[in-house]
Amino acid sequence: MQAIEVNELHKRYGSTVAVHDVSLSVRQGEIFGILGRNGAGKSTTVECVAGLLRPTSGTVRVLGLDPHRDRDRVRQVLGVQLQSSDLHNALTVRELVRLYRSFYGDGADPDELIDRVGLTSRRDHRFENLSGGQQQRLSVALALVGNPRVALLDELTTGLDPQARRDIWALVEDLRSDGVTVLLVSHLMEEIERLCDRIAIIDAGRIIALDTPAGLVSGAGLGQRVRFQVNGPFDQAVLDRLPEVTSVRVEGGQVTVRGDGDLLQSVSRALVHGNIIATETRLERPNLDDAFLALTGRALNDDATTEDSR
Ligand SMILES: Nc1ncnc2c1ncn2[C@@H]1O[C@H](COP(=O)(O)OP(=O)(O)OP(=O)(O)O)[C@@H](O)[C@H]1O
Repeated sequence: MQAIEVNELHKRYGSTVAVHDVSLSVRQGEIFGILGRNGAGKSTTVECVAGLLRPTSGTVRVLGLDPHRDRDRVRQVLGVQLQSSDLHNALTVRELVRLYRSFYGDGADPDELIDRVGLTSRRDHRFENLSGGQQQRLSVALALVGNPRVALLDELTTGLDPQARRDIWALVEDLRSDGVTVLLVSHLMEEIERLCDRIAIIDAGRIIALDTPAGLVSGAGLGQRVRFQVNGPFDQAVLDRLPEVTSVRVEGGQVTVRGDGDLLQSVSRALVHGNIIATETRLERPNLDDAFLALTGRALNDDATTEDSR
């Protein structure tokens, strides 16, 4: 049985179609990422999985259960951390964690969990007096307080400083060791790349690619790049004829060669052969940022254009 099964999910808000026929399945114990720009449909998808929104059409199953029909059973196995948590301002961190703990038959020790998310010194502070980052950590703790088998984490490190972000990532890695399935929504490439076993890239409400991080990069067919500097005239025909080379660009003294296979070795040999002195030679392999750009036509954080197109 899959941990999460989404089949032809479609969600419309009036005339806006937020999610178009999204299908994905998340294996048990996997950390699965949904990556996309603002407004791509990530939160809508997750809120349908959580049972907080009703799909316009399509089906969702969490450990074989329907989030609406089997609401009570789903609540016992699912932990949800959403982008904007509306919590009771006057309650302290400890009171909130204890309150949420009381919703579950089984669960974490509240003080241990507070410690794990780094809020021990803020234990007796009211929610309204926490910083944005501390509220964020608390929302992660509340998602995990019932020791869920499946956790949905939406933009879990937004607003955190780099150290706090790394601490939360370590917490997610602990979840993996405990066999918890995680569906992680993010628009932070580093977060997704570090944590996820597989990723769905969602763009304008559709999944446009779904694979492991390495599979997405190789599937984008970007090849490799060798760059170097030359002083003086340079005959690019020396490189154009190599079977590994697909293109050569010369701009001033900077040469960029694209290709595949043993590109670096082949280029280096040809340069030596042609008595060409190259300096600052480096091989650049494409990363997930390059793959995202190639697949969607825009960089991940290119949000201005996304806002305009809504
Ligand atoms: N309640 C709503 N009513 C109308 N439109 C909505 C509503 N919620 C979301 N949308 C629209 O649906 C689309 C998808 O929104 P969604 O929040 O799922 O995107 P997202 O990828 O999670 O974005 P972000 O990273 O900004 O949270 C957007 O165009 C958004 O404006």
